[in-house]
Amino acid sequence: MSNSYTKNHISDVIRSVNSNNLPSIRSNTTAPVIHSSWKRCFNDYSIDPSSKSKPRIITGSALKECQEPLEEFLFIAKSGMKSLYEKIATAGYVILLGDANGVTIDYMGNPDTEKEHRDAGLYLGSLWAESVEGTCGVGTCIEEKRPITIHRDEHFRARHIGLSCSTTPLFFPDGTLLGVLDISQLHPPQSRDSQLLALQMLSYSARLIENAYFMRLYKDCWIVRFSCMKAFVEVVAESFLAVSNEGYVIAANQSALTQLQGPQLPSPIGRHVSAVFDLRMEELVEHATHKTTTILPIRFLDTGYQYFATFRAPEKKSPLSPPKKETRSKPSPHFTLDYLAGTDPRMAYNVNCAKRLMNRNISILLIGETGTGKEVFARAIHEASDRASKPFVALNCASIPESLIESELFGYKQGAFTGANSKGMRGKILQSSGGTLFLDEIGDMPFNLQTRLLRVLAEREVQPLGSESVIKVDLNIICATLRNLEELVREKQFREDLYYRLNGITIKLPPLRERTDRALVIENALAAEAEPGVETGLAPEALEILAAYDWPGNIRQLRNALRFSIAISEGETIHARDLPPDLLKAPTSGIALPAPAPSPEPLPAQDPASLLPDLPPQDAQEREKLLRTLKKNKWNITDASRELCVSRSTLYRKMSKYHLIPPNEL
Ligand SMILES: Nc1ncnc2c1ncn2[C@@H]1O[C@H](COP(=O)(O)OP(=O)(O)OP(=O)(O)O)[C@@H](O)[C@H]1O
Repeated sequence: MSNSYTKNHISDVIRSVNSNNLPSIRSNTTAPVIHSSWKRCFNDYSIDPSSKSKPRIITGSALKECQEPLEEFLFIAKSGMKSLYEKIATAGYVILLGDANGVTIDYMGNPDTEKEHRDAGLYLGSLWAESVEGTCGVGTCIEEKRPITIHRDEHFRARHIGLSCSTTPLFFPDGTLLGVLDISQLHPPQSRDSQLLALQMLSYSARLIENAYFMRLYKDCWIVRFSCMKAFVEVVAESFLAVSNEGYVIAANQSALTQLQGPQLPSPIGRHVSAVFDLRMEELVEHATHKTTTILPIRFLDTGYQYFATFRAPEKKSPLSPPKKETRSKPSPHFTLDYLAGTDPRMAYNVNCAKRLMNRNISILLIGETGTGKEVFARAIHEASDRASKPFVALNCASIPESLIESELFGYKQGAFTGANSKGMRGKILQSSGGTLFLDEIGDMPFNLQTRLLRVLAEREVQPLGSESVIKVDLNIICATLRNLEELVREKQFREDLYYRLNGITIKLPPLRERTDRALVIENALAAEAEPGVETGLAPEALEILAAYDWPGNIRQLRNALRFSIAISEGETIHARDLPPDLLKAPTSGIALPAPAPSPEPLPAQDPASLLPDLPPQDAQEREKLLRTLKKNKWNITDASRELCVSRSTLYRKMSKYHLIPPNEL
């Protein structure tokens, strides 16, 4: 690159950033994106556009740590990369697969030009975060979360203006960023248009990889593949639903969500497949099991649109019960890591991380909202680890008085203080020796005890209160917290050195409302709450309400709600009317709602309207309209909600608010 070209680029960047003018030579559509990125690089990341430093390549062991949790995905992505490479290799492209932080976790390129590519940073282990390399394909795609081409002098750093990089994001089925797929050219043509076709091919390959990964993640489920074009369904059906043995949709890829979800259309996730399409579960099973080649026309019930579908059976027999119309309870679960993963991609990632790190002497910090299952996750890690035959000991630092934490944790010698047990006590640390110590709410650990704990961790010995001698301990700690430990460190309430000691890896458990496998978690929680030997099931409408609810108290609140519903339901099936009333109203805050006590009162047999206080005119009108529509549609909730243009769960909420109860349920 000539000196004057480089100099012009640097002054162009600085002028554009300072004057707030869009870069002049770029296409109209990309100019604002490039301009925002340049401003971030200059103002937020303080990157010097003239710096000559080479892109950073991380060490082999750091790379391994980035690759390990995504091993399965890497395996799937490899074949997609290979087939793309065959099409573009002659044009001198290399392919980079980046993780969500911009680390290149896989690479494909011509071995003859490897050295040149490596120098340019187009290589395994290179770090292309925007905050490090400035505007670039990978980094800016991660920021923008959409396909992008960064061509030549659209790069921020002058060092990269010889490159052309086209990049597209890859998403988990729940829409969170999984990584990016990039193709880069070291000596691209001048024209930006030369990259248009490459970007199209790249996006197509990315969708294939995402879909193959979807099939892998949900290999234990029934799959419905559908397309609006009959001729395409077997070849390139892009839309997939994963369906549980009970017939509930537990995941959908982005293309399926685009077809089936909208402002007036509820998400298909959590609904019974027969409430989404005119398709009975028995039919799905029949076609999938007997591998019939028939392409079945199916109608999307919410809009009446016709699609064409093929089906796939689970790869291996799922541990769940055979298909039936309602969810049925199973024996009480044992919370193993695989069980807790369910079929949620983020949980699968968490479990994968935990399995890889559990026997490596690395402290694990679990974070997540209340009731997301941090303690059961910690116990499952222990049970899967080499320490399983030794004790798992838990201490909740928030639930016992500060004055007792010290003796509980470190133990005491007999007669150490007034009121102490006369025989003394081995503290939790010693009790857990060889096994696992789970410290819940670690953020509540008093500051002076943090120092003592740090010493035990460093010296691997403990001195009980009142004792002069020390005892060796084989300590392995898993901590959990709801609080923001980094903030506590900044406020000097938590020791920074202890924070780094305990936080070898952070695992974040997703809240229930964000899990893509809500229907399965609900089903499992029901199994855990149901009386042994009693076949308790959920009616589809009840499951739909449970799946749509916000769950501020997460799985704990869910279990409380199910316990309540089991207690008041009359038969073995829980209906919408059996659910706690709070669930039928939108939750008000992020605070856990305790389940209300079971009501001994049976539901009213008289006209429910008579139980309502006088309604304000607007509400009275709304009630009237709902009642009219419900009656007109013979109390069919799907039809009525369609006519009213609201989701089924909204209609249920409103019915509860106005005490509108179907005649057969009075
Ligand atoms: N996957 C699951 N299926 C069924 N029940 C579960 C599941 N995960 C957790 N639970 C149950 O949910 C409740 C809350 O779990 P747990 O105590 O582990 O959550 P937590 O995140 O540690 O809560 P807190 O932050 O309030 O201490 C427990 O009763 C647990 O048995």
